[in-house]
Amino acid sequence: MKCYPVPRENLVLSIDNLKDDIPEEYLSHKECYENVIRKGSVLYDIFSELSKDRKHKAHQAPSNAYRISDGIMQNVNPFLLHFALFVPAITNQATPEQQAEFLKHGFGIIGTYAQTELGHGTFLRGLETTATLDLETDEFVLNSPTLTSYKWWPGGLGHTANHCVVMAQLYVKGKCHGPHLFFVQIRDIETHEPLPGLKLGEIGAKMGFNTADNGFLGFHNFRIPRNNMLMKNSQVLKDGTYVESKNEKLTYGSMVFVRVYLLSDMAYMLARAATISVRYSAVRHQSHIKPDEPEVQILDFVIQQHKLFISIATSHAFKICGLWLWQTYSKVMEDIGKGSMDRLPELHALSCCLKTTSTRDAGWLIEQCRLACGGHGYLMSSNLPSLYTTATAAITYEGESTVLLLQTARYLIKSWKRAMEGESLPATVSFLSEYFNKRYNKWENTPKGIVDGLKLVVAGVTKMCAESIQKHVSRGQQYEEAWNSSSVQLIKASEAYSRALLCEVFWFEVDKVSSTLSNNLAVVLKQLAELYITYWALEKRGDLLVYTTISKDDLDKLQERYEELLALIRPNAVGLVDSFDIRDEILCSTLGAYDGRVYERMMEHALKSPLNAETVNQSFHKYMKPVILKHKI
Ligand SMILES: CC/C=C\C/C=C\C/C=C\C/C=C\C/C=C\C/C=C\C=C\C(=O)SCCNC(=O)CCNC(=O)[C@H](O)C(C)(C)COP(=O)(O)OP(=O)(O)OC[C@H]1O[C@@H](n2cnc3c(N)ncnc32)[C@H](O)[C@@H]1OP(=O)(O)O
Ligand SMILES: Cc1cc2nc3c(=O)[nH]c(=O)nc-3n(C[C@H](O)[C@H](O)[C@H](O)COP(=O)(O)OP(=O)(O)OC[C@H]3O[C@@H](n4cnc5c(N)ncnc54)[C@H](O)[C@@H]3O)c2cc1C
Repeated sequence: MKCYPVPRENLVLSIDNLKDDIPEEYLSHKECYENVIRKGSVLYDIFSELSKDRKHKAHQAPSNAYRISDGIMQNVNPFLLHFALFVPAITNQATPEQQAEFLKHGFGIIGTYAQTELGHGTFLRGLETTATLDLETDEFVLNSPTLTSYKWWPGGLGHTANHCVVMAQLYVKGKCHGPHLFFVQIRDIETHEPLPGLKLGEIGAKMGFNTADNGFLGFHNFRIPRNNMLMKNSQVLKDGTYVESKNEKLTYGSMVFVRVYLLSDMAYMLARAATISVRYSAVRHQSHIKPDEPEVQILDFVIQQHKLFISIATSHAFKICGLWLWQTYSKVMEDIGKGSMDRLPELHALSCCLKTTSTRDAGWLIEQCRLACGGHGYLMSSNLPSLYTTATAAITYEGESTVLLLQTARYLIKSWKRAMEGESLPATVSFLSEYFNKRYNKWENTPKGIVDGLKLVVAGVTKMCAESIQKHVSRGQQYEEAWNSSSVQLIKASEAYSRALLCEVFWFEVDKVSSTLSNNLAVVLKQLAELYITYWALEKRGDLLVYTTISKDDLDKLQERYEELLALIRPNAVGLVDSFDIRDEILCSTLGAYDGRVYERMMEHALKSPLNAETVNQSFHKYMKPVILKHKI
């Protein structure tokens, strides 16, 4: 990701207009939205001013924009899709001329990415919105032929965006050419009124993400110029000639970008949850360890360390793997720019399983951090509930987790078949060939030994899937049916692959740079990486016993080493979360503030509740009192 001049956090945080007088949880649905538009517009203005003094295209957010935005908004930014998908879709899928045209207003337009429909989110080839070429007028006519074809979920679509990139089935001369992307203005720039032929609105309250302004959009004979189809990969000429893409899946490139990005995003989500829960665990004193000594910091309970230190380690794992995956993405995009698609399937498979594992892990680990804070973790003022609902949305959006794991499984099975035929494989799956040729080692209780063992599990489960599919086919099922019958095991293969990748990349990237770090930093980072790998070896002990030569004695030694690592990390735990360097104004937590004044902050926040503005609420006199007096004996 290119580095641009970024707004210093303290510059942005010093803007009064970005502060909230009333905690968001006390605002109505509508007030919430209006409040984030107020703050989002200030940020949008800052990003726009910043972009003006930059030589490059004036429409990309600065690199730390997402981090600042997340903190300031204390919730999802309704302008997020403009930066996360709308602009990337145009820059990746439109011709240079189209980019100049569509983005000429820079920050003067606000866009979103409208792909999902009421009836379809996963199965893109089943999308129902149509874009039909009108040869006479040189236009596309967009229609939503059914209720289920209404666009449904796009962020900012309800009341914020005035443009969008729409995924629709392309029809030319009666022939359907599948899903393609179109640049569409949906509201008047001056009045913000929906353009004629459109039905627009928001989809209603959600479990979280309630400031994202997810909306719906229906088209009725809505016309756009032919040139509004994004034509970098495929084209429709004026005479109606359709020029197909070198790879029809290039249309899905924007989703790969966000999936790759989400690894780093989840690292940041987890860093916040770990900072809150570890700092709180250092402040909170509860119960005794030795009966004759004072109450201890709950962080001294080993089981509390077991609950929390994995989140510190996982945040670093996702950050490091996120950088590794970003480098892979950048290289593959560079290759595609030179005309080579060879590594696109590998990138797709990697981004699918790593996006899924990182979002799922962020979800349950943030929940674990919340639970580790007892009742106070359940307060909105702790910010752990909001972190949870925001993080877990990512398990679904940008590709539902099961579906993406099945995509990776598709790649593993194909790779297994290539290994059986003696073909060479990319480095990320070459262990399948080693397994097939029975070139694997005896178990070693070392980080490298564990990584090798986790790879053996992947190979063993992949082999089992291939054999299961073959068994169902031999019993008369079609391949697709046999695939469906084996899908429980296929998911397991992808999950195991993702975990092996995370452990391998985390350990070897840390090992690679450790010689360049101060001894103390190298020691602590290696402890975190070893904790992560040992944690997952113990979690996956069943698979390791089935597919490797690990023994009960090896497992006992791993358990002992794991507990040693908890004790080694304990003295650095608070320092490690402080090193995430997340300011109080961005952390937004009464439990996690740097000064540790937890109880004072909790009381200050409680008193902000509108209910505490008066000692007796009017409902007593209106409703309770008559009943009490009536039944008073
Ligand atoms: C203020 C903020 C400031 C700054 C912000 C700046 C940056 C922030 C950036 C990001 C922020 C992070 C997070 C927030 C961002 C967004 C969150 C909010 C919004 C969310 C948006 C969305 O959800 S958009 C919609 C997402 N939808 C999906 O992902 C749909 C999932 N479905 C699919 O992908 C496909 O339909 C399918 C793959 C599941 C099945 O398709 P199908 O056609 O049936 O494919 P198959 O037959 O199974 O396979 C065919 C072959 O195609 C290959 N394939 C499939 N997909 C891809 C792909 N994407 N790329 C490459 N190749 C692909 C597949 O492997 C098959 O190949 P074979 O060789 O095996 O045949
Ligand atoms: C907070 C949020 C923000 C979003 N923002 C946007 C946005 O900005 N733009 C946008 O276009 N979309 C957006 N989405 C939509 C999102 O991309 C879809 O919800 C997602 O792709 C899943 O599709 P679906 O909801 O139709 O679920 P389905 O695909 O209907 O999935 C339902 C169930 O069916 C299962 N299933 C489906 N297909 C298969 C299969 N082939 N094999 C096995 N099981 C299967 C799934 O695993 C799941 O359990 C957003 C969603 C959320 C929650």
